[in-house]
Amino acid sequence: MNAIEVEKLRKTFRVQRNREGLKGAFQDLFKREYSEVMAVKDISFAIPQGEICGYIGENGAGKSTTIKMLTGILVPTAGSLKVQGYVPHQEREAFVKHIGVVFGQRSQLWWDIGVIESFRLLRKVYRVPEQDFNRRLNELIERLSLQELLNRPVRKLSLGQRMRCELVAALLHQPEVVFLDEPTIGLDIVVKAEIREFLLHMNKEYGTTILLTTHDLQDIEALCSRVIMLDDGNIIYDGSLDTLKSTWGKGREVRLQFAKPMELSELHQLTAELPVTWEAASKLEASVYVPKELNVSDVIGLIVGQASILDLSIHETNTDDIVREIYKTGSASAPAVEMLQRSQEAEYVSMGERSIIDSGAVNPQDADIAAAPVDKTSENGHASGEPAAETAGREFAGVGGRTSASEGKSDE
Ligand SMILES: Nc1ncnc2c1ncn2[C@@H]1O[C@H](COP(=O)(O)OP(=O)(O)OP(=O)(O)O)[C@@H](O)[C@H]1O
Repeated sequence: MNAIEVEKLRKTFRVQRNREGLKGAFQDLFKREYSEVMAVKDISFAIPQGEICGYIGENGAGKSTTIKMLTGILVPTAGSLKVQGYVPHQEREAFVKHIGVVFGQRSQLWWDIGVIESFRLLRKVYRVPEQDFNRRLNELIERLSLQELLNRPVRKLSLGQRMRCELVAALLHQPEVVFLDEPTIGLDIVVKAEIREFLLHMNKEYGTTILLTTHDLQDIEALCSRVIMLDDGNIIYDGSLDTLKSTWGKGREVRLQFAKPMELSELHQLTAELPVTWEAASKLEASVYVPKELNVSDVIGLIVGQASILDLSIHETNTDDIVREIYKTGSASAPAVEMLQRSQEAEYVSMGERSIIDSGAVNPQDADIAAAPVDKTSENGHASGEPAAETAGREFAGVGGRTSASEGKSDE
C-alpha cells in the first residue's frame, strides 16, 4: 500500500497586487486587484510505506505548499491526495493521529512550560493511552538523550536541543507517516548526524514513511533512497538517488598534476579506448572523470604509465553538485554526459566552471544506496530516473518563466 498518493495536485494562491505610489495606495483602498500564483502545478507521485523520500527544490519551488496540503493545512485547488488512506483536509481529526510533522522553522512546543509538560499536553491532544505514552517517551528520551532537558522551559533550549524535542513531540503518538520540513536547518554537524541516525533508526525499526524537505543535500545522501525534485511547481525529477547520480554525475574525478605541459589532445590519447572525459584547467592540471563501470585504478595505471605525474587525488561527485548542475541548466532533461561531450569539443574548459567539487570521498559511487522503486514518467512530463538517452531533449514545463509571488501572500 502507498503511504502517500498524489494525483494532479494543484495549489493556486490569490495574491493582492499593490499599485504603485500614493495614488495607487489610495485606489487600492477602494478597488483591490488580485493576481494568481500557481505554487504547485498538477503534480503526481506515490510514496510506498516505509520509504524515505527527499522532496527538494529551490526557494519558492512549492515544497512547503505541497507539505501543507499533505498535512491538511491547505486545501488543494485541484487534484487529489491521500495519506494513509485519508484525504487530509477532509478528515483532519482522524488523520492527524497517523502523521507527525516537524517544521524546522516553527515550534509545536509551548514556549514557557517544561518540555515534559508539552509532551503530556500532546499526549492528550493525540489521545495516547498513558501506558503507551510512557513506553514511547522513555524510548525516545533515551534515543535522543533528552533526560537532562525534560524540566527546562523550551525557550531556554538551544536550537539543537529544541529540535530533538520537536522530533519527540512529532513521534510520541507513533505516526506511520512523518513530514519533516527542514529538520536540520541551522544545526551543527554533530546534532545533524544524531538526528539523521535517529530518523534512520525510526524508519528501520517501525517502517515509518518519511517525506523530507531540505536544502541540506547531506540529509538526502544520508537518508533518502529516492528524490523528488521540484522546480517552479513542477516535478522535474522523480527517481532514485542512484539514478540521479549515475545519469547526472560525471563519475569519479581524478585530478592530476603533470610534470610537463600536456595538450588536451594528448590527454585524450592517454585514455584513447576508454569512455572517460577530460577537463583541463591548464596545461599542467587536468581532471579525468571515470564512469561507474570503469575501475579507477585501471585508468590511473594507464595514465601513470604514459605521462609523468606530480600529484593526483580522487574525488566523488556529490549530490550537491549534481543538483546545482540541474538547476543551472534548468532541466533534468539534459544529462551531464551530453554536456560533457559538448564541452570536449572546446579546447579547454575552465576549471572554474566545473560542477564537480572536492567531496573528499574515494569510495565507489553509491555503494551504500538502496535501489529505489520503479520510476515512471508522469503526464506532467517529469524525468523519472530514466537513462540519459531517453530523457534527453524532453521539455519540462517548469523551466524558465518563474512566477513571482513577491506581491504578497494571501492567507488561506
Ligand atoms: N499563502 C500564500 N499566499 C500567496 N503565495 C504563496 C503562499 N504560500 C506560498 N506562496 C507562493 O507559492 C510559491 C511556492 O512557495 P513555497 O513556500 O511552497 O516554496 P518552497 O519550495 O517551500 O520554498 P522555500 O524553500 O523557500 O521554503 C512561492 O512563489 C510563494 O511565494
